[in-house]
Amino acid sequence: MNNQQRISDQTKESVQNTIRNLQQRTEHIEKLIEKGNDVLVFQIGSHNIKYGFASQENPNKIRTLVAYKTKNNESSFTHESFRSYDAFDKEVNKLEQLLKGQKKIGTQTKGPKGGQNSVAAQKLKQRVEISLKTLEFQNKMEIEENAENDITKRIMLFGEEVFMVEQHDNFMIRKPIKHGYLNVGEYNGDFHGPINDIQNIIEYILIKKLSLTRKQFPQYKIVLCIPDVFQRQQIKLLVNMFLLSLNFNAIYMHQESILACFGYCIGQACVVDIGAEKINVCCVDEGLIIPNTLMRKNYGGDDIDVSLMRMLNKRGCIAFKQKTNYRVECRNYGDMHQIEKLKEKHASFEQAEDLSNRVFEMHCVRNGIEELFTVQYNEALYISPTIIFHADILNALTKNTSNSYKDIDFEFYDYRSKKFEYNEDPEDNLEEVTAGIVWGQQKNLINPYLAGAHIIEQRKKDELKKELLAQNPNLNQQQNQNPEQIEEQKKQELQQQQTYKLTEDELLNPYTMVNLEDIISQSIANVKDPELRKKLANHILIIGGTSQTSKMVEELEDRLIEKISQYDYNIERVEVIDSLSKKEMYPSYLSWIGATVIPRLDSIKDLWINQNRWLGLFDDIDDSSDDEVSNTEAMRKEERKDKSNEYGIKYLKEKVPFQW
Ligand SMILES: Nc1ncnc2c1ncn2[C@@H]1O[C@H](COP(=O)(O)OP(=O)(O)OP(=O)(O)O)[C@@H](O)[C@H]1O
Repeated sequence: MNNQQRISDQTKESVQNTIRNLQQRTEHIEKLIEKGNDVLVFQIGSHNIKYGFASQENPNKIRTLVAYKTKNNESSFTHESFRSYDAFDKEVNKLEQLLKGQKKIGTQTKGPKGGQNSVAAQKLKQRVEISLKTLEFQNKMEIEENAENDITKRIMLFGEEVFMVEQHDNFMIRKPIKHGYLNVGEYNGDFHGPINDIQNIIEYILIKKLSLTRKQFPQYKIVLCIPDVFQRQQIKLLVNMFLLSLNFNAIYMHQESILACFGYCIGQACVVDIGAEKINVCCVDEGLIIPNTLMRKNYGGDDIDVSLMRMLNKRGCIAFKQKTNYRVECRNYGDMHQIEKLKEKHASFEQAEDLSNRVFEMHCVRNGIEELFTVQYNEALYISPTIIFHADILNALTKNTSNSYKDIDFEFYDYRSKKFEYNEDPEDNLEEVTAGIVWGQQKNLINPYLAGAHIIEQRKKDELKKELLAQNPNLNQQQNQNPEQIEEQKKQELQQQQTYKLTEDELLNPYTMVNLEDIISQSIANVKDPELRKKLANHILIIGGTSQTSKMVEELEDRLIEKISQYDYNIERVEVIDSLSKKEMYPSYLSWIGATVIPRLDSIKDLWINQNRWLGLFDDIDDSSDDEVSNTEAMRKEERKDKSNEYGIKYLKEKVPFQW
């Protein structure tokens, strides 16, 4: 064989190998994609539910709202009713002065004399129909031809349809999630109300949007993205909803921040989630949240909308075409939907060009009729997003007081409250947390990943100690505590507290907002390893819808560079990851996308929570046997007790990949 022949043979062989390899890989990829076909992924947020098959590239979305036809005009739902803006306006004024001083606002050419409705103004105006007509207005002809098309005849409405009946006396709109938790406070303390509403929305998604039949549900598994901070009882209710009420085959759950890291394929990151009603920051290291780094605030994009609306109203930028007595109001979901769309399209951290002659045309519903209103471009579109870096403005909204809501128990949305405790659920952890246990041995009362969790724990222990001592004064002597251990514990706590630049209230109160750059800096500063801190500062992964605000990456980076050295002077570099420009991945979808990876991982195949196990339906407990002796109720109970590790909450605890 000559040399040329040999080279040619070698090349041929190499090409064949490559093709074989590629074929194998394609089959592998196809198999992987197939693996997602029988799995549905859900992320249930305060603003929207993201859903779809795990084989999809991106999720579909639907608003987390449902409208019900009511009888006798009942409207049992406590919805935001009024709000005083005095303190808010003052804070906004201060910010405007500051921005003017920095020449960031007030430089645009002023509008023509005579206000926006003058002839000169009308000539100058450049009307922009920004296709905000997203409401599903009904075709009257269609209704006349077929009365069944009339949505006001329906019992339940979903998605944007709900805006159509908002003014209708016989409908009420419910919002089952608030700040990422079940909205139990606004449902008068009833857990089942919001769960029932979520189930209705999910059934609508499954049947109408994903074209599944009820009979098909048991063929599917669910991956559920859950918030980093959660109430165990609520998660249990959601598992029950999917596995018992909806009859799905199995479920896997994981936290949003961890899943976002899977989605972006990154091992270590400081994950900054800015959603609609919550800001959640934590540091993640190889699939786990680093203890003492999780910070959570009950603020988000919805507060930017309220602020934008207030600023626009106050500046006289909103005008109704027909009825001058109409106003855009924050208690109308439909109105806020329009303001929100305006924000998404035109709010930015950068004032790029002079847009003062722009007029946006938008629509809302009044008494079932579509009304046109216009919004004149204003610097409010630049000022409103910056409020996440000017916490005083958000705090002036006094959200957890009767300023905006009446008679609501805010403990349902405050992780410091008893509702979030380990032993809140009587069925959970009966052995670990028993009534007989005293303060020194109590553990995991509160999520240990929360920054400052030990402060809350200590306070709770002190309270418990006082209570127990009041009941039994001899208890102090019975305590067999090691003084050295106590000393060591105190030392550690002191050390920990020294890393906090924020006050206890700023650190722990979810309704006390702190500038976003401080929240992030504090979270990173709480990581013990200095090298890891540096790395995390260079891997700041922003997720959640509000992080999609135009120029967010640049703005956050600038602010962090200024701030972070006050928390850790060794950190010299900061990088905020721009997932959209680097990997064409929308920040608000990252957690959902991460969840679609789950069914493709062999390593998690034993971690599904199966329906029969969750419900305690064992094949080997033969309930159908005719043998009366072996099948007595008492024996069956005994048999179940033996197996108590294998079903229900104990079984779930073994399966979940995070601290329960
Ligand atoms: N391009 C954009 N610019 C600015 N804000 C945006 C953009 N896209 C979405 N948002 C805002 O993001 C918010 C929705 O974010 P996301 O989908 O993360 O909410 P969620 O998960 O339902 O809420 P939460 O995390 O509070 O439970 C809304 O306030 C929406 O207006």
